[in-house]
Amino acid sequence: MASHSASLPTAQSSPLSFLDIPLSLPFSLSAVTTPNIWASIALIVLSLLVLEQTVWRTKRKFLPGDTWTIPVIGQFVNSLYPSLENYQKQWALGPLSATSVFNIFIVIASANELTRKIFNSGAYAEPMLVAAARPILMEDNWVFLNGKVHIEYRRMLNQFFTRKSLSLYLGLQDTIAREHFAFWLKDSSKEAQSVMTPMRYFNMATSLRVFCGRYIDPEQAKLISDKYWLITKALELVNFPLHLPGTKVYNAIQARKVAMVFLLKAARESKVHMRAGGEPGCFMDAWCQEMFATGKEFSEKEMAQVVLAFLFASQDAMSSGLIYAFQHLADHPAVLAKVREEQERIRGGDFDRPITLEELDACTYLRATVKESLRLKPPVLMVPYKVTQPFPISPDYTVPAGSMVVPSVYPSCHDPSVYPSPSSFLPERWLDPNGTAEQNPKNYLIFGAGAHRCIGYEYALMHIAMVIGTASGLMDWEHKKTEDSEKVEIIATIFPKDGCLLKFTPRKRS
Ligand code: HEM
Repeated sequence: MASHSASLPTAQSSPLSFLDIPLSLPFSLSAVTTPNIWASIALIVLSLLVLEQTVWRTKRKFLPGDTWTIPVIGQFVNSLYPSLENYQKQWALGPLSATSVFNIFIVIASANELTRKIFNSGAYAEPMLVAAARPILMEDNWVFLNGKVHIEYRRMLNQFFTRKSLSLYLGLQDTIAREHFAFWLKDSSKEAQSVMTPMRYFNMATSLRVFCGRYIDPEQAKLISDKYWLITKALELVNFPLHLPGTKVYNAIQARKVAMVFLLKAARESKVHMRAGGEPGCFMDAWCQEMFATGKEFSEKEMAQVVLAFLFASQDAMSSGLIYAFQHLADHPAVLAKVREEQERIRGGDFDRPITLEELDACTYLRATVKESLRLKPPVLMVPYKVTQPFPISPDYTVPAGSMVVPSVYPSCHDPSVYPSPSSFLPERWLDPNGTAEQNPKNYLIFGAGAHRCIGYEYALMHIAMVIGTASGLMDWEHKKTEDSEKVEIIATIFPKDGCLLKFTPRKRS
């Protein structure tokens, strides 16, 4: 996204001043009176360009943003290289500001109440995820439902995120975590290394075990994880509109096809296992059990698509959340010491068995640490919504139908009146029930809000807490800081620009 000057339209740049432009161009209106095809084409192009600027200025009205939009592509080039700094410049323009990419008119909200209003305005706007989501996830994926049918479908899925289900998943998560910790420790004699790829693989392996059980083996999980990177790379706010071979969206669609082969196989095997009276060992099994009990059957394709949507929504956000949790704890040894002390106490010093959900509930300091880590570096900075009908977002501005409207999570989570010293990592701010952080839950928009609020948020919080808590008991880790450690790279979600260089060693326990 571009940096923009905060200037409002002036007398010189009033909506009508573009009418002067044609007179200064190297051909005149008389050209169309002669049968000169090139002059006619030039005139048509010019008229379209003038129309484009008129539309831009009419839609933008008084919102801060570019005075003129770049013809045809708008801020496309900037959107290819998103940066937190440029987003911050955009948010600083005002509570609402405007930009455009490929003639998509975009209104960005930075104020908490406007951001919440968008999340809660199902009558006017619906999530777009990102522009490439539909071709990647397929049009008939449940995640694109809205209104009543969406609520109904979510209600059905919600029963697999209850405490009973979370307890089932916790044991699976623990097994995968220990396998991956052991793998990371094999490199303990080596220099600190970027954890981007290992953490993404760890996360994919966990998700696939939780959602698909043992129907997907570790090698298949590795293949899906590698292919999934092509999907991540296509998750830009706006993509090149044609999905031609070689484009990012085309590559992502090919990657999805590979993932779907394994997800379909898992759904098929889960149905067979549960029909034969097997015990549920993962999300798909729990779903099949419910299906057979209620007689409401879902196809294997539908089950695979739901898991695909879960992977799509979680892989980057969870990887970001985990990486920053490890980085923050390494950089704040006093916080890590408190996390460890609490873990030792609550687990009775026994790190060889999985933590239970009840024990995790009791880990007040660990949960505050996870919450603070996500606040400081919210994985999802913004969530694009599509305006379905004119949206009166403020008393004096209505976002036109067909526009994109973007609630911004980051400014709400860095509001200094709610989170004093917003750039500091202070888990303690969550320990005082009367403190501003706990008193303003409406600012904590890490998982969105409203009808489309993240369905996996409790699972996500539980997972990061379990991983960090268990890691703190079993391992030490050192963070090799570089000048890029605090800089943010945006690859769908946010990551440390240097990839977070960590060295894991076994923790000596008495
Ligand atoms: C730290 C990790 C995560 C973060 C920061 C995160 C964040 C978000 C955000 C911001 C939204 C948009 C909400 C809105 O429009 O109001 C969302 C939606 C969603 N998330 Fe997550 N998420 C995380 C993990 C997960 C996990 C583990 C799952 C797996 C189940 C998941 C599944 C979904 C789904 C399916 C949606 C769309 C829900 C709907 O449209 O009804 N997310 N998430």
